[in-house]
Amino acid sequence: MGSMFSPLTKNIGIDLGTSTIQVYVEGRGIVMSEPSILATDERNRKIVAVGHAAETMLAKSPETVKIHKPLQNGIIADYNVTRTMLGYLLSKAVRSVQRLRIMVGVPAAASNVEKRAVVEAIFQAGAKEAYLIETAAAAALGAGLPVYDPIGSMVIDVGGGTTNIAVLSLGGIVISRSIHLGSQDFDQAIRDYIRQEYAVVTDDETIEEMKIHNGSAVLPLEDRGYYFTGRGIDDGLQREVGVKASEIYRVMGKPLVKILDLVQAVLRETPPELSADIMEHGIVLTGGGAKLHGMDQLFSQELGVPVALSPEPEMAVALGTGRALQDREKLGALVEGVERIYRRRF
Ligand SMILES: Nc1ncnc2c1ncn2[C@@H]1O[C@H](COP(=O)(O)OP(=O)(O)OP(=O)(O)O)[C@@H](O)[C@H]1O
Repeated sequence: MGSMFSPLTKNIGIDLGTSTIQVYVEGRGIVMSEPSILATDERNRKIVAVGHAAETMLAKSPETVKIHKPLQNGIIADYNVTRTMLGYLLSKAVRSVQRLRIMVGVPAAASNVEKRAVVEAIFQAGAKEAYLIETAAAAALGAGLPVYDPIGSMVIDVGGGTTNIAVLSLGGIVISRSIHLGSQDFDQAIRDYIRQEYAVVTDDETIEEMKIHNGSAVLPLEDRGYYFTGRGIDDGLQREVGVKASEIYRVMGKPLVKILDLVQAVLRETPPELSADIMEHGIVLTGGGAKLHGMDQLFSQELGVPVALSPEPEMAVALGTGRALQDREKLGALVEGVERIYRRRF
């Protein structure tokens, strides 16, 4: 029997996200969800913290500590840091010495060089078999869409740094697109706005909280304020500022329109018989960014198609990579052009 049936082989699915790394282990589910952050001591280049522990150092790290965010827009921006971070997280997630078979999601727009960097990082982190799948396809599998059926299914995965969109049918990708734009761009839009409008700056955690608690893709019914203490850009003094939900709603418009434009382009390119299925069954939203209040409502209004947020949307990609590993023979046979799944065995 080949390695495929070896009981010592562990199937692992990874969402190597710009904001979060999630690890799925077959039989155990998602065992890890950690911020994609690593902290090093600049004096000796040693790792001092990874994931949540490194995140807590963001605001108050001493000068000797350097914070690394090695993933940008869903791809590897710093190979060495990514490899180290992956190796560390995997050793925490899978303690016993086993043969690792790993599947990772990558954006549709990733170049071959970028894909190779991911594959190499997986091998360096300890994998014996490595597979890649487009992020949106993984999201569709993870969200439980009927991707093997002879009907069209559409998914929009809004992550931290990328949005991945795909139409799938008969176990294959019919159309897929990705854009370097995600929930971190909502943060940036808020950051720019309070700087321009209120002449203050504040930390990333406050911006994130403002987005989560007061952000909305549709005009909020209740125009409540979000109050925080910022630092004046002219005088450096602390100042209390209140930002209304309606202001944040207006700020979110620009990045949301860009995502909507891409979704509309994908729908225009979709063969009519599959569009009819999508019109009937709707579009599923996944990814942490899709949790922005009212995003499903906005997309549904603008596209004229039912849109639903998947349960636990931020877990869909990791779950889907795990499912894709289990189904990989089926996917290999059904996905047209096996080039969409890259594999390499040792
Ligand atoms: N309620 C919310 N509203 C808006 N954004 C949210 C909400 N909750 C979480 N997010 C955002 O979701 C993002 C993380 O989502 P996810 O884990 O799907 O992204 P990722 O996989 O790390 O990124 P990418 O797919 O771009 O590589 C973060 O930017 C976070 O701020």
